[in-house]
Amino acid sequence: MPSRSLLADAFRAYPVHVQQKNIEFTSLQEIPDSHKWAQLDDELQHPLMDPFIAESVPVIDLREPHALQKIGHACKTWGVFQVTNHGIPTSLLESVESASRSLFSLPIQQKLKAARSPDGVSGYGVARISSFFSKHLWSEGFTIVGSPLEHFRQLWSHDHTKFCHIIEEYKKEMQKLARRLTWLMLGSLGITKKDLKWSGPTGESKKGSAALQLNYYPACPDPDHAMGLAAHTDSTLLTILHQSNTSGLQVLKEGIGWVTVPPIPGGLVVNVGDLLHILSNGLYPSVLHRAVVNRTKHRLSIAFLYGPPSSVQISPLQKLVGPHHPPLYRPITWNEYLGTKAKYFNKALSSMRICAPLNGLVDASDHNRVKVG
Ligand SMILES: C=C1C[C@]23C[C@@]1(O)CC[C@H]2[C@@]12CCC[C@@](C)(C(=O)O1)[C@H]2[C@@H]3C(=O)O
Ligand SMILES: O=C(O)CCC(=O)C(=O)O
Ligand SMILES: [Fe+2]
Repeated sequence: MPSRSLLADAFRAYPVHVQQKNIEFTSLQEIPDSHKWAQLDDELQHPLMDPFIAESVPVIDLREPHALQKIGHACKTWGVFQVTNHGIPTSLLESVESASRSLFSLPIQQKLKAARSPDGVSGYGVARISSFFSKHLWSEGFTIVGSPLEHFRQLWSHDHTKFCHIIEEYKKEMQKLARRLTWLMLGSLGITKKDLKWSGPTGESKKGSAALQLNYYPACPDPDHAMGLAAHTDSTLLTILHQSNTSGLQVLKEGIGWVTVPPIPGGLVVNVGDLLHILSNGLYPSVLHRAVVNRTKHRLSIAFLYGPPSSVQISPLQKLVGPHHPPLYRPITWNEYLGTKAKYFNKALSSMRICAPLNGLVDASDHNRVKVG
């Protein structure tokens, strides 16, 4: 049995029975009907390729003096930014990328030995959100909550320990960075540690929970009709994403459309998740994003999905509510929220609302105008 964590219990009530198509993507000359999506709405190309388009996701050097203010502005206006000088060693990023590459290049029958069970959270399989779509995603995933040991033993009977060490080291470093970024993001709203009841200094029980999601997007003969990862918001406080040097991540920017987040050497993408959206009472909206695929190049991404201790109640922060700013969302734990997401997907955040927003805007993921599928 993989080691247990409270997060691992989140989906017991909502098992996912996706009819997984265990295909070897690389052998296909054209995409099968089961994977053929309607033409993707590419409203915006790579921002660096068009000199007339000035809008691009902010890049923030964590060592610069105004990093806090820049982070606040990015969270409010984009819900996503890239960070440089974040302190994660390049060698560790390279090791985790190479370990992920080794994992996904195993034969399908081997990978299936570590398949995620329908009501489980860890293991190999398609992203949970696939169950909401009639077409299959052009990707494979591997989710790690708690120790990867048991699953890795199934994948590599002899040399699993070296892969476990890399993952454990990566999780440890990411946990530190995620805590630091959480405080920068909350700090930019004027929130301090004493405003957050569950944020003890370093005690085990006060540590945030997390999941690591390895994503692999094989090269695709018809990328305009395939979807790597369909549009979604993350059910987290924040997510830190390392993408390999192939682009594919796109974020939805109000008034513009889909904007590509180009990989920058050594940069990490940070996006606001639904729980920070709730905590900030909608001041920092979670960002709708997706991954598109490439005709000639495969792509890897590694997402560190960070949240509070899984059974702590999250609700709009006291400091941010008042007579003119009523709390917009009801309290919920991360575990409960994951269950709600498993049931309602992109309507989960709206289902938490206790009050209509004063500005009349809907939650980003609940856009009727946006085709998410
Ligand atoms: C903590 C989690 C967030 C996540 C579900 C999970 O239990 C582990 C995998 C995460 C992920 C990664 C890919 C996109 C996503 C929507 C999905 O299907 O699995 C997210 C989930 C989420 O943020 O809701
Ligand atoms: O691969 C990407 O760029 C996006 C991955 C992602 O959104 C996720 O894992 O939640
Ligand atoms: Fe995501």
